[in-house]
Amino acid sequence: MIELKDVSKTLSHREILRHVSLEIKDGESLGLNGPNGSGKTIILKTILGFVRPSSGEVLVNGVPNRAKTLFATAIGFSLGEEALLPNFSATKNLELIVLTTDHELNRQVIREALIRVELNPDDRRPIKFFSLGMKQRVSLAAALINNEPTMIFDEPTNGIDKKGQLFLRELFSELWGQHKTLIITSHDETFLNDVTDRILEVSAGEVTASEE
Ligand SMILES: Nc1ncnc2c1ncn2[C@@H]1O[C@H](COP(=O)(O)OP(=O)(O)OP(=O)(O)O)[C@@H](O)[C@H]1O
Repeated sequence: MIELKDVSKTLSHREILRHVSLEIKDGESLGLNGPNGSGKTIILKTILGFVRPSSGEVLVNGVPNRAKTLFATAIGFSLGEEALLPNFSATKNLELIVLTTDHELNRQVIREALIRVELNPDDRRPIKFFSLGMKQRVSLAAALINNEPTMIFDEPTNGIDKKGQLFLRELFSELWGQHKTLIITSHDETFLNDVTDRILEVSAGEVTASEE
């Protein structure tokens, strides 16, 4: 269970999260919908512990964020190509992510994650030579590698073509069937409707229930 209790965040003298309270139950798939700059990514980074709230509290399985570790190590996350290193291969990027967690580095697990997102695990090129969609797939693999019970996906449809969208729907349906707790942001409400149990609207740093 993930809980945000009255979380606000001020950056550069601007309040970018305003009194956000929400609960995500185990096995639930939650969608966050909202326009550019509304605060979706900051909410994800706050849950992960990469961003520290200015006020309020984040609890992951009852434990306040940053109580023991700097960030939540037991959450798989896909934050898009910006969270990847362009001069390293897909394999190296995933290896570096595993090194930040409590998991042993297992090269077979990394190969399997790359195969699962339909990338060639023997491709040694730096990912700066990959297409946007291929980099997005590396980012998706990053969320999957340690098979954590909770996984976070920021704009997973970015740069993904029609065939890839079908693949994404299948992937999320499979993860939902495995009772993973999923948090997925997107501008695409139809996509979120298809892959999540519940959608919340993010607008100017505030979170409200989606209108049915
Ligand atoms: N490091 C930072 N310093 C100052 N402001 C920031 C910083 N990071 C993000 N912001 C601001 O916080 C607000 C929310 O950004 P966020 O990335 O969460 O939006 P988003 O809803 O994910 O947008 P998008 O759909 O474009 O990805 C934006 O106005 C952004 O400019």
